Amino acid sequence: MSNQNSLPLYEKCWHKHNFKRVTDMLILFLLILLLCYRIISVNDYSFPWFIALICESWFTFSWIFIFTSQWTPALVKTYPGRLLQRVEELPAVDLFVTTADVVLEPPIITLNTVLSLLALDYPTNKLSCYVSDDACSPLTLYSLLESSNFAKLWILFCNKYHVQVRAPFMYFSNHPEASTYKDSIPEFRQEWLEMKEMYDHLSRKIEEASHKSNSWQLDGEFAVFSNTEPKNHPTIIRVIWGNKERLLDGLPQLIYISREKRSKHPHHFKAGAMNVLTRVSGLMSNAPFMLNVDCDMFVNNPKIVQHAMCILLDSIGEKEVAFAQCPQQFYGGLKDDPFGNQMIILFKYIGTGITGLQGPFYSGTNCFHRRKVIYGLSPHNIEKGNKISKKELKQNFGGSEELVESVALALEGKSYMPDDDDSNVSKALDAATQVANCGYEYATGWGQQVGWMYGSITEDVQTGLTIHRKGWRSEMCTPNPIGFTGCAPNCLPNAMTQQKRWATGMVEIFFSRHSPIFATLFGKLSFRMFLAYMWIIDWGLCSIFETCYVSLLAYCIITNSTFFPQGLGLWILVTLFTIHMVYTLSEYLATGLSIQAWWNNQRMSRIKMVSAGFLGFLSALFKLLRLSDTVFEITRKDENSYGNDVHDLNVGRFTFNESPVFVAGTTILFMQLVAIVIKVLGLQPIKSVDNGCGLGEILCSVYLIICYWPFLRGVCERGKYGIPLSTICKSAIMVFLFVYLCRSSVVG
Ligand SMILES: O=c1ccn([C@@H]2O[C@H](COP(=O)(O)OP(=O)(O)O[C@H]3O[C@H](CO)[C@@H](O)[C@H](O)[C@H]3O)[C@@H](O)[C@H]2O)c(=O)[nH]1
Ligand SMILES: [Mn+2]
Repeated sequence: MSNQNSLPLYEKCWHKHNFKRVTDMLILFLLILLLCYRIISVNDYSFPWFIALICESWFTFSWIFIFTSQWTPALVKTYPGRLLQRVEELPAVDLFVTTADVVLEPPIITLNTVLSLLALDYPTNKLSCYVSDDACSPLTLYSLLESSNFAKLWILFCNKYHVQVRAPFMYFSNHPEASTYKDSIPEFRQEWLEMKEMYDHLSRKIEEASHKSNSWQLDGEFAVFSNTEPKNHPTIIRVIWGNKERLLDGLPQLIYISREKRSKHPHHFKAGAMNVLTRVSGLMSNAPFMLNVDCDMFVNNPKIVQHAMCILLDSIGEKEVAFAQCPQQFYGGLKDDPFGNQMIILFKYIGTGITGLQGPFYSGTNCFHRRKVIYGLSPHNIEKGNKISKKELKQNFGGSEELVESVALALEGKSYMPDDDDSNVSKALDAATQVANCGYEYATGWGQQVGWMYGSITEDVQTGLTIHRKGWRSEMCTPNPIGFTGCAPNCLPNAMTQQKRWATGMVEIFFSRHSPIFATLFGKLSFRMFLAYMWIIDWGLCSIFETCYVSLLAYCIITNSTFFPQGLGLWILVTLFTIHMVYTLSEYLATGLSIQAWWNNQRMSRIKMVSAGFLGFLSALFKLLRLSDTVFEITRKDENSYGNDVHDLNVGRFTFNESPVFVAGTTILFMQLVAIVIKVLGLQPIKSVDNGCGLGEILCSVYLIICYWPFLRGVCERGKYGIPLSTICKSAIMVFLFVYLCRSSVVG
């Protein structure tokens, strides 16, 4: 038995992949060879040559970021069986759900996520669920209130039949025949039908309510919503079900929060919402662990909390691991990933790669955090056991006495329980309202020293980085089945918006005081973890180099000059390109994905970089120059993306809108087309034969046109499949200017 107790609760298994390493090194070698060749063999240090050198040097860095992040892959294995033997009582966990827009994030989606959390296979008296509504919508509160009868029965049903996917919309999208209980328990079918009927009724009610949301009678429970606007309203907190007695067979607590918003106050988007959730939950349940999910990320493995606890309660994990991150996976993905956003390969290789380093990035959702780490504690503090003075706590955590008290307890690892008589409940609500008000954070450490960090719209990566910087590790939690699934954007404009936001956020981080460079130099971010962070930040940075490189291509063809090396040098490039293509293809095939999926991802990574990535970079730049501010544009979630019609030939076709990302994309396409036309018609200025634009430039340009083929189709189409005329005009003007500048640079 004592033996049992010394076994670890989780293990990391390392795996070798020598072939991959050899290829990685070969590519690196070729890249360096190319750089050397460029430096040695050239006899005219022209402007294009210089730009190309800079871009190619950056691509070499990018490659170093990629392959070092994947060099030592590992997988984590958790043993929940051992956990239940080891601990007498499972710890409490606070569950956070964020939503911010009733149109882009329909309440029925949020409700399904909430229901899946409430039905977790974990002692219900240890769970409290907090829903943050940045849209301040009575509809969200309405759907939570309406669901309470259903929720009770749903939890019982899930436990009785060991349901795996506990989001009703997903569960009921299968037939009862899919269940293993269909024959063994006679009443199963009947109960299944009853539950489905109840769920359908509930979702119809919510649907109807959302249609008449403009003519709502805001009375009774909803009176607080009268005269509110999403960005101008007081704090609204509703305890939908308390579980004061903390009964084992009761429902988990469920609390609705809409933090105060005023037009003059910055709200810090999701990070701001998370900080309010942290504070309010600190006053109401103060659980030592917090799980946060986006409104569309429902539970896919009901035992996921046990798995995460294996990591966080393990004797070593307890001292070293700050958070357990479950990967993001998506349901109802389109066939062959037309928009390159299912990120399967990425999670497989980078996911396991960083598991072998200091640990996964915090990716904003599906993550179990330690409350005291969010409160700013470092491993060093824990070792020394030093107490923080009340004054210091007040400085960081703000003026609420109750909150400071609860923080002090959380830091010591004790729970905070307000007494349970009714006067105290209303006092706790007052205190909670105070900490959710928008002035509360003024002159405190929230968003700077404690809580979710402000300053970047990818608050997740930034917050994780500050945690790693303190010397904490993190772990990936990947049980089978996977912990959560959610929706990925299922049309091009949404995928682009998301990509652009990420690029902006990454650039913001790079140029801030939270930059991974400082974190390695002055903090405890390991060097290889620094390279891994650079890999993700490169989503934003590399776009500027790629955009330069593709513009340079067109420039050289138009002006009949060259920037590719000739002879042997060109062969280095061709070999590099071929090896890289075969290498990435083999990764897709080894994962069981199709060649089409590989090509779609190749194509999309070219398109995304020079359109969404480039614009994301620009908006971060404008923010740095204080010309404008960055905004968190929410990704649209669509419940119906599940089970999309496989026979519809238009599924996965590119759709366009007026967004500037498409101006960037169309401009790149036009640039290459015009360059090729100029070449074919022989309109290039005459230059000495040995220095004219060569085959390399032409082939690359044609490759880009093939990547942008869907855009070319878009130019010829009208309606949602067509690129808007205004976009075409803007791009045409830009390309005209570009050609003019190119030609005048050689003539003049
Ligand atoms: O002002 C805001 C804006 C957003 N959200 C919530 O933030 C979540 C993420 O937004 P979404 O539009 O779904 O972003 P994704 O592109 O899917 O987000 C990924 O990237 C984000 C950072 O860019 C992370 O915050 C997310 O967790 C991560 O899933 C959603 O639940 C929103 O309701 C808020 O609560 N308040
Ligand atoms: Mn999302």
